[in-house]
Amino acid sequence: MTHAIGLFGGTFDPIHNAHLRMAEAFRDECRLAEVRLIPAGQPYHRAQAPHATPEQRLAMVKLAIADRPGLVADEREVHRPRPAYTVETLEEVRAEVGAEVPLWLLIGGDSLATLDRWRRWRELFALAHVAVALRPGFDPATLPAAVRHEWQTRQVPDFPNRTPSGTIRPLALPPVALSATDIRARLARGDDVSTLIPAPVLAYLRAHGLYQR
Ligand SMILES: Nc1ncnc2c1ncn2[C@@H]1O[C@H](COP(=O)(O)OP(=O)(O)OP(=O)(O)O)[C@@H](O)[C@H]1O
Ligand SMILES: O=C(O)c1ccc[n+]([C@@H]2O[C@H](COP(=O)([O-])O)[C@@H](O)[C@H]2O)c1
Repeated sequence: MTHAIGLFGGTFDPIHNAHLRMAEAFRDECRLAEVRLIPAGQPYHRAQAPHATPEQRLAMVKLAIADRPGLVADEREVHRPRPAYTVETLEEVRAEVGAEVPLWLLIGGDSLATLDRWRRWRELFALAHVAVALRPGFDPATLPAAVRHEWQTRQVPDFPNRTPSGTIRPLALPPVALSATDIRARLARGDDVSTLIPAPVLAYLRAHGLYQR
Protein backbone atom coordinates (compact mmCIF):
# COMPACT_ATOMS: atom_id res chain seq x y z
CA MET A 1 0.00 0.00 0.00
CA THR A 2 1.26 3.47 -0.85
CA HIS A 3 1.54 5.88 2.03
CA ALA A 4 0.10 9.33 1.50
CA ILE A 5 2.43 12.28 2.17
CA GLY A 6 1.42 15.73 3.36
CA LEU A 7 3.14 19.00 2.46
CA PHE A 8 2.63 22.15 4.50
CA GLY A 9 4.39 25.27 3.23
CA GLY A 10 4.50 28.55 5.07
CA THR A 11 6.52 31.60 5.88
CA PHE A 12 6.52 30.48 9.53
CA ASP A 13 7.72 33.88 10.80
CA PRO A 14 7.47 32.40 13.43
CA ILE A 15 5.79 28.97 13.49
CA HIS A 16 2.99 29.00 16.08
CA ASN A 17 0.55 26.68 17.83
CA ALA A 18 -2.17 27.07 15.19
CA HIS A 19 0.28 25.80 12.55
CA LEU A 20 1.10 22.79 14.73
CA ARG A 21 -2.53 22.08 15.52
CA MET A 22 -3.47 22.17 11.83
CA ALA A 23 -0.46 20.05 10.81
CA GLU A 24 -1.48 17.35 13.30
CA ALA A 25 -5.17 17.48 12.30
CA PHE A 26 -3.99 17.24 8.67
CA ARG A 27 -1.86 14.18 9.50
CA ASP A 28 -4.73 12.47 11.32
CA GLU A 29 -7.72 13.45 9.17
CA CYS A 30 -5.97 12.65 5.88
CA ARG A 31 -4.23 9.56 7.33
CA LEU A 32 -0.79 10.72 6.26
CA ALA A 33 2.39 8.75 6.87
CA GLU A 34 4.25 12.05 7.27
CA VAL A 35 3.69 15.78 7.02
CA ARG A 36 6.59 17.82 5.67
CA LEU A 37 6.72 21.42 6.88
CA ILE A 38 8.37 23.55 4.19
CA PRO A 39 9.51 27.05 5.18
CA ALA A 40 9.42 29.39 2.18
CA GLY A 41 12.89 30.78 1.47
CA GLN A 42 11.73 33.73 -0.64
CA PRO A 43 7.96 34.21 -0.15
CA TYR A 44 7.75 36.58 -3.12
CA HIS A 45 4.01 37.11 -2.73
CA ARG A 46 4.17 38.93 0.60
CA ALA A 47 4.08 42.72 0.75
CA GLN A 48 6.81 42.71 3.39
CA ALA A 49 9.84 40.46 3.58
CA PRO A 50 9.91 38.11 6.59
CA HIS A 51 11.56 39.41 9.77
CA ALA A 52 13.59 36.26 10.41
CA THR A 53 15.97 34.74 7.87
CA PRO A 54 15.04 31.52 6.05
CA GLU A 55 17.59 29.67 8.19
CA GLN A 56 16.10 31.06 11.41
CA ARG A 57 12.55 30.18 10.34
CA LEU A 58 13.71 26.67 9.46
CA ALA A 59 15.45 26.34 12.84
CA MET A 60 12.25 27.36 14.63
CA VAL A 61 10.23 24.82 12.62
CA LYS A 62 12.67 22.07 13.59
CA LEU A 63 12.44 23.01 17.27
CA ALA A 64 8.64 23.12 17.15
CA ILE A 65 8.21 19.66 15.64
CA ALA A 66 10.98 17.82 17.46
CA ASP A 67 8.61 15.79 19.65
CA ARG A 68 5.67 15.52 17.26
CA PRO A 69 5.31 12.15 15.51
CA GLY A 70 4.97 12.28 11.76
CA LEU A 71 6.00 15.93 11.37
CA VAL A 72 9.29 16.55 9.57
CA ALA A 73 11.05 19.62 8.16
CA ASP A 74 11.77 19.92 4.43
CA GLU A 75 14.56 22.39 3.66
CA ARG A 76 14.26 22.56 -0.12
CA GLU A 77 12.71 26.03 -0.41
CA VAL A 78 15.18 27.54 2.07
CA HIS A 79 18.00 26.57 -0.27
CA ARG A 80 16.24 27.60 -3.48
CA PRO A 81 17.83 30.80 -4.81
CA ARG A 82 14.61 32.12 -6.37
CA PRO A 83 11.00 32.75 -5.38
CA ALA A 84 9.14 29.99 -3.55
CA TYR A 85 6.65 28.69 -6.10
CA THR A 86 4.63 25.85 -4.64
CA VAL A 87 4.06 24.27 -8.05
CA GLU A 88 7.83 23.77 -8.41
CA THR A 89 8.01 22.16 -4.97
CA LEU A 90 5.14 19.81 -5.82
CA GLU A 91 6.79 18.91 -9.14
CA GLU A 92 10.03 18.08 -7.33
CA VAL A 93 8.31 15.94 -4.70
CA ARG A 94 6.14 14.21 -7.29
CA ALA A 95 9.28 13.31 -9.28
CA GLU A 96 10.84 11.91 -6.11
CA VAL A 97 7.91 9.78 -4.89
CA GLY A 98 6.50 8.68 -8.26
CA ALA A 99 3.11 9.03 -9.86
CA GLU A 100 1.10 6.77 -7.55
CA VAL A 101 1.72 8.15 -4.06
CA PRO A 102 -1.11 10.41 -2.86
CA LEU A 103 0.27 13.88 -2.11
CA TRP A 104 -1.68 16.38 -0.01
CA LEU A 105 -0.98 20.10 0.17
CA LEU A 106 -2.21 21.90 3.29
CA ILE A 107 -3.20 25.58 3.09
CA GLY A 108 -5.24 27.94 5.24
CA GLY A 109 -8.54 29.42 4.12
CA ASP A 110 -6.90 32.79 3.47
CA SER A 111 -4.39 31.14 1.15
CA LEU A 112 -7.24 29.44 -0.70
CA ALA A 113 -8.81 32.85 -1.25
CA THR A 114 -5.72 33.96 -3.21
CA LEU A 115 -4.98 30.65 -4.92
CA ASP A 116 -5.81 32.00 -8.38
CA ARG A 117 -2.81 34.33 -8.08
CA TRP A 118 -0.36 31.52 -7.41
CA ARG A 119 2.11 30.55 -10.10
CA ARG A 120 0.46 28.01 -12.51
CA TRP A 121 -2.21 27.45 -9.91
CA ARG A 122 -4.43 25.14 -11.93
CA GLU A 123 -1.54 22.68 -12.23
CA LEU A 124 -1.49 22.22 -8.46
CA PHE A 125 -4.49 19.86 -8.65
CA ALA A 126 -2.75 17.56 -11.12
CA LEU A 127 0.10 17.22 -8.62
CA ALA A 128 -1.65 16.97 -5.25
CA HIS A 129 -4.87 16.98 -3.29
CA VAL A 130 -5.51 20.18 -1.34
CA ALA A 131 -6.59 20.25 2.31
CA VAL A 132 -7.86 23.54 3.71
CA ALA A 133 -7.71 24.60 7.36
CA LEU A 134 -10.51 27.11 7.72
CA ARG A 135 -9.75 30.40 9.45
CA PRO A 136 -12.38 32.41 11.35
CA GLY A 137 -14.61 34.30 8.92
CA PHE A 138 -13.98 31.91 6.03
CA ASP A 139 -16.86 32.22 3.56
CA PRO A 140 -16.76 30.20 0.31
CA ALA A 141 -19.18 32.67 -1.26
CA THR A 142 -16.44 35.31 -1.25
CA LEU A 143 -13.83 33.15 -3.01
CA PRO A 144 -12.80 34.33 -6.49
CA ALA A 145 -15.13 32.67 -9.00
CA ALA A 146 -12.49 30.36 -10.48
CA VAL A 147 -11.37 29.19 -7.03
CA ARG A 148 -14.98 28.79 -5.86
CA HIS A 149 -15.59 26.55 -8.85
CA GLU A 150 -12.70 24.30 -7.84
CA TRP A 151 -13.90 24.34 -4.22
CA GLN A 152 -17.38 23.20 -5.28
CA THR A 153 -16.41 20.58 -7.85
CA ARG A 154 -13.36 18.95 -6.27
CA GLN A 155 -14.89 17.98 -2.92
CA VAL A 156 -15.88 14.30 -2.82
CA PRO A 157 -18.01 12.39 -0.26
CA ASP A 158 -15.09 10.34 1.03
CA PHE A 159 -11.36 10.79 0.75
CA PRO A 160 -9.98 7.26 0.57
CA ASN A 161 -6.51 8.19 -0.73
CA ARG A 162 -7.14 6.02 -3.77
CA THR A 163 -6.11 8.76 -6.18
CA PRO A 164 -2.77 10.58 -6.08
CA SER A 165 -4.18 14.11 -6.56
CA GLY A 166 -7.12 16.27 -7.55
CA THR A 167 -9.57 16.69 -4.66
CA ILE A 168 -10.13 19.49 -2.16
CA ARG A 169 -10.91 18.68 1.47
CA PRO A 170 -11.81 21.15 4.20
CA LEU A 171 -10.42 19.93 7.52
CA ALA A 172 -13.01 19.32 10.25
CA LEU A 173 -10.74 21.18 12.69
CA PRO A 174 -12.58 24.16 14.24
CA PRO A 175 -11.07 27.49 13.11
CA VAL A 176 -8.77 29.31 15.51
CA ALA A 177 -7.87 33.00 15.43
CA LEU A 178 -4.08 33.03 15.72
CA SER A 179 -1.54 34.50 13.32
CA ALA A 180 2.19 35.13 13.20
CA THR A 181 1.41 38.82 12.66
CA ASP A 182 -0.40 38.88 16.00
CA ILE A 183 2.46 37.04 17.72
CA ARG A 184 5.07 39.44 16.30
CA ALA A 185 3.01 42.39 17.58
CA ARG A 186 2.69 40.84 21.03
CA LEU A 187 6.42 40.15 21.18
CA ALA A 188 7.19 43.72 20.14
CA ARG A 189 4.98 44.95 23.01
CA GLY A 190 6.69 42.60 25.43
CA ASP A 191 3.50 40.58 26.00
CA ASP A 192 3.47 36.97 27.17
CA VAL A 193 3.17 34.57 24.19
CA SER A 194 4.03 31.38 26.06
CA THR A 195 0.62 29.81 25.33
CA LEU A 196 0.83 30.66 21.61
CA ILE A 197 4.18 29.20 20.52
CA PRO A 198 6.20 26.20 21.74
CA ALA A 199 8.68 26.91 24.55
CA PRO A 200 11.80 25.97 22.50
CA VAL A 201 10.71 28.41 19.76
CA LEU A 202 10.23 31.16 22.33
CA ALA A 203 13.69 30.46 23.77
CA TYR A 204 15.20 30.55 20.26
CA LEU A 205 13.66 33.82 19.21
CA ARG A 206 14.66 35.43 22.51
CA ALA A 207 18.23 34.16 22.15
CA HIS A 208 18.38 35.62 18.63
CA GLY A 209 16.69 38.91 19.47
CA LEU A 210 13.87 38.29 16.99
CA TYR A 211 10.63 40.31 16.87
CA GLN A 212 11.64 42.65 19.67
CA ARG A 213 11.05 46.38 19.93
N1 LIG B 1 -4.86 30.13 12.52
C1 LIG B 1 -4.77 29.56 11.29
N2 LIG B 1 -5.81 28.83 10.80
C2 LIG B 1 -5.75 28.27 9.56
N3 LIG B 1 -4.68 28.38 8.74
C3 LIG B 1 -3.62 29.07 9.18
C4 LIG B 1 -3.60 29.69 10.48
N4 LIG B 1 -2.41 30.31 10.64
C5 LIG B 1 -1.73 30.11 9.49
N5 LIG B 1 -2.45 29.37 8.62
C6 LIG B 1 -2.06 28.92 7.28
O1 LIG B 1 -0.78 28.33 7.35
C7 LIG B 1 -0.01 28.64 6.18
C8 LIG B 1 1.30 29.31 6.58
O2 LIG B 1 0.93 30.46 7.32
P1 LIG B 1 1.92 31.65 7.66
O3 LIG B 1 3.28 31.12 7.93
O4 LIG B 1 1.76 32.75 6.67
O5 LIG B 1 1.27 32.07 9.07
P2 LIG B 1 0.34 33.29 9.41
O6 LIG B 1 -0.03 33.15 10.83
O7 LIG B 1 -0.77 33.42 8.42
O8 LIG B 1 1.42 34.46 9.24
P3 LIG B 1 1.31 36.04 8.96
O9 LIG B 1 0.40 36.61 10.02
O10 LIG B 1 2.74 36.47 9.06
O11 LIG B 1 0.75 36.16 7.56
C9 LIG B 1 -0.91 29.55 5.31
O12 LIG B 1 -1.53 28.73 4.32
C10 LIG B 1 -1.93 30.08 6.30
O13 LIG B 1 -3.18 30.33 5.66
O1 LIG C 1 3.31 29.31 -5.64
C1 LIG C 1 2.89 30.48 -5.48
O2 LIG C 1 2.80 31.29 -6.41
C2 LIG C 1 2.49 30.89 -4.07
C3 LIG C 1 1.86 32.11 -3.82
C4 LIG C 1 1.51 32.43 -2.52
C5 LIG C 1 1.81 31.53 -1.48
N1 LIG C 1 2.42 30.37 -1.76
C6 LIG C 1 2.77 29.43 -0.67
O3 LIG C 1 1.71 29.33 0.25
C7 LIG C 1 2.25 29.02 1.52
C8 LIG C 1 1.63 29.96 2.54
O4 LIG C 1 2.06 31.28 2.30
P1 LIG C 1 2.09 32.33 3.49
O5 LIG C 1 2.48 33.63 2.88
O6 LIG C 1 0.70 32.36 4.06
O7 LIG C 1 3.08 31.82 4.47
C9 LIG C 1 3.75 29.13 1.39
O8 LIG C 1 4.29 27.82 1.24
C10 LIG C 1 3.93 29.93 0.13
O9 LIG C 1 5.17 29.66 -0.55
C11 LIG C 1 2.78 30.03 -3.02
